[in-house]
Amino acid sequence: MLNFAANLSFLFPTQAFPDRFAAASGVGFKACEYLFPYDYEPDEIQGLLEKSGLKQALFNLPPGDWNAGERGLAAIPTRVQDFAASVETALRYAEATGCQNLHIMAGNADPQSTAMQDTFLSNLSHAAVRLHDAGITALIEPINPTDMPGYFLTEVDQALGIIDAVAAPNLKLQYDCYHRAMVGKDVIAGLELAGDRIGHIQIAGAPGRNEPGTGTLDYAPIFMRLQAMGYDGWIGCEYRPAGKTVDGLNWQAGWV
Ligand SMILES: O=C(O)C(=O)[C@@H](O)CO
Ligand SMILES: [Mg+2]
Repeated sequence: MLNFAANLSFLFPTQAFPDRFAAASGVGFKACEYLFPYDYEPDEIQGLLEKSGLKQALFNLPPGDWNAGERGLAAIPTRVQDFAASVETALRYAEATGCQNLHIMAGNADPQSTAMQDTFLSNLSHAAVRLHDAGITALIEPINPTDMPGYFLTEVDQALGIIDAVAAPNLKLQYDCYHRAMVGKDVIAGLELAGDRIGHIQIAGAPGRNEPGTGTLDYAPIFMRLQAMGYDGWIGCEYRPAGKTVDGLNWQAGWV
């Protein structure tokens, strides 16, 4: 059995964000994730979770000024104080919602720059220590450069090197199968390489980022491999429904 979480930033796009919680639970999801909760107070989000019966699987730290193009702060040398503040903000929301996974976005930065690498390592160490006492896992995610040009972290090997260098027990990989496929790498080989350093998984069809199984990426062997690995964490459904969200959920048959 696999545990799928509805990504409410992507699914049910025609509904207002607060209504998406009930919509997801109404079609059988037990948990949700989304990019950012920060337009709402922590207790409002907690109320939506309680009312819908969903668990909170994951969300991201505040990313800086998203509309101005920022995509996280963790590798940006001039934003160290802002990064530390973003950890505290996310912690407040995570504690209110019982969320045990937080995605830390690196930002748009040159992966060859020593200053940016050092900043990323020291910010991740700081965040991991700060989140550890609350029982929260910090996650980093390679994102493909077609969807997010200029983003610091693009490859699974690069992320694993960083996780090993920081060596914090609660720093793990957010393995997004879609991004792995979009950089032309084998998804199952990446799962095997990362092994128990994986803390969270996300899925979408590739290359269109629609329902799993659309496009060229076959999810049956990926799901079988996850079952064989004994992966029992959340799998975030981070895809853009091709039509109505409910009409496209049949890919789950046999896996839940
Ligand atoms: O885009 C993705 O993939 C994510 O998981 C987001 O959290 C980052 O934009
Ligand atoms: Mg993702």
